[in-house]
Amino acid sequence: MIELAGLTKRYGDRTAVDDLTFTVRPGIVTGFLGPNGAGKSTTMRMILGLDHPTAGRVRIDGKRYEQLRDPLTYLGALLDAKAVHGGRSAFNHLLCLAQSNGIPRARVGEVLDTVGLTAVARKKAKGFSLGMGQRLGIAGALLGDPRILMFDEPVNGLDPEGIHWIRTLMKSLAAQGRTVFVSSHLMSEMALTADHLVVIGQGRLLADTSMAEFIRTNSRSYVRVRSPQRERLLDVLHGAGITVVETGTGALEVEGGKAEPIGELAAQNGVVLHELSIQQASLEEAFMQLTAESVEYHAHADSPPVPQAWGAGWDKGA
Ligand SMILES: Nc1ncnc2c1ncn2[C@@H]1O[C@H](COP(=O)(O)OP(=O)(O)OP(=O)(O)O)[C@@H](O)[C@H]1O
Repeated sequence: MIELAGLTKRYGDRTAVDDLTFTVRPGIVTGFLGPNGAGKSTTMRMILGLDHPTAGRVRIDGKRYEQLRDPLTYLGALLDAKAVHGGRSAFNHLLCLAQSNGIPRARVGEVLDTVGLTAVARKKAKGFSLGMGQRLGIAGALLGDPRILMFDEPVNGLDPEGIHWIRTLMKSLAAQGRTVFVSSHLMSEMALTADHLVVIGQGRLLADTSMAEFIRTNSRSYVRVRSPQRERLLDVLHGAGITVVETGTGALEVEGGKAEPIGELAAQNGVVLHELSIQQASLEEAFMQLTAESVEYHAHADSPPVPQAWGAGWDKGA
């Protein structure tokens, strides 16, 4: 179990992590979600004792990281897959970690096998692809057979097979009763992996909820209706006591409703329909709404992706 209480980190006048209090429990995958710059990596670094909190505290099974004897056997982490000596082979990299943590040499072969790197165990890490580097980082996290595992954006840059593999691995680690804490900035990824969700924005806690509860409260379903007789349809629906949301696109939206009664009402009143479909608002939309206030770098929909002057220059050149 990982417990954070009032955890805060300031760099000068910038607050990277702001009074975070939550618990990461065993037996489930806990997703740690937030937009870029939200403070996920800083929080994870403080859990590992790599950064010192300005205020608050972190406990790992009741202890500070520095108090853990042979810490890799308590908590295994993948923070930065590139943090490997490129001149060392995968085997030697893991052997160094094992020897400095009192872990038997035989374990190196086991974890290489688990992550599928046995065939390249003697190859130098600098020749590894992004995916192989991630697998090596995960092998390092698994080396001490720890009860707690922490992964910072483990699927970044991986192909679909690699993503599927990591997802399955995290779930099986949790099913073995371990504590699994994984960060991401993708809601869609978390929806497939995590049982519990901690969402932060600008260092602050925005949600601490089960995934099921998040889906239940945020996956709004509605019926979208389009008709060339829009005004007539609005009258019919209002007349039947149905609440309708008018969208800017000309479509009408009926909250949480069923499609059938709307279709029947339209038919009874001779209204032509061009669309009658059930829609589900995506979890990604819910996440974006939740974090909208706290996104550090916004791209504005109403401004072009490049300054006007550049585009003008290209036009002239064409
Ligand atoms: N050593 C540092 N010195 C100054 N500011 C820092 C330092 N480390 C992080 N920050 C700032 O703290 C904030 C949180 O950064 P952090 O890397 O923890 O976010 P993150 O959620 O992991 O983001 P990302 O998804 O982009 O990795 C950012 O605004 C960042 O610029």
